[in-house]
Amino acid sequence: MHTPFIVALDFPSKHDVQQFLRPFSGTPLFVKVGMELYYQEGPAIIAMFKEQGHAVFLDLKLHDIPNTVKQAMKGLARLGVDLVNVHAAGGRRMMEAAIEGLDAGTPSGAARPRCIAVTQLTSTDERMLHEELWISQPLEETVSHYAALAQASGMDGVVCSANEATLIKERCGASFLAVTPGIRFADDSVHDQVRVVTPRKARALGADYIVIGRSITRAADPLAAYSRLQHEWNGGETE
Ligand SMILES: O=c1ccn([C@@H]2O[C@H](COP(=O)(O)O)[C@@H](O)[C@H]2O)c(=O)[nH]1
Repeated sequence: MHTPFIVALDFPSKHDVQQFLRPFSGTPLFVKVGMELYYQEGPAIIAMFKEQGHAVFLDLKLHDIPNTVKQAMKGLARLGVDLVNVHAAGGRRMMEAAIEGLDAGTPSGAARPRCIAVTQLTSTDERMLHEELWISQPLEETVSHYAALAQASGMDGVVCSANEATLIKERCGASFLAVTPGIRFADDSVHDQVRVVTPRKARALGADYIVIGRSITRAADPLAAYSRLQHEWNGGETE
């Protein structure tokens, strides 16, 4: 079982990420590689993290026609990543195709990467959902509906705000993963996030994994910030 702390390595280059990871040397992490790093460094960065013993969430949020997603997932499965994702808004057939691609690309004897679906980005609020995206249902109901659709399509879980984790567990069951970005310490800037939750509250609400980037990667002392994350997840208070 991986650690529940997924560190978002949103850096522009391998050099920057190596500098950030230096103080963590010898500590196996669960790292998230997103578009910024992957589009610069490609599959080699994944190989590097795996050699260093880290678990990898490749967060590319695929959203395209089913065949394109299937073929892309076939390739991603060969990279040996642990977790990948799609946008649930791509629909049932696209999500099923993602799983077909992962099954086809996973080397024999290896475990298929788990695949989760983004419900609504944690930077989205109710106003944006209604006025910009023209989705008329309340945000929580939309997230819950996308989670049920993702489950029916064979997904292993969803990306959502921790605020919605309880609702999702009630609807989809305890083993359906709730992977939750938008995590902030109480005294942090929220940046561009909207649906934010503290590490301690995220756990209480039922999040399986918390995704945290800038609160760690931009901290004056990232190692201390990571320890604080563990402390608060385990119920500790920070003065
Ligand atoms: O709904 C979503 C889906 C993905 N993310 C990603 O998580 C991290 C969060 O970084 P912070 O610096 O902690 O805000 C980032 O890589 C996003 O691309 C998300 O935030 N919300």
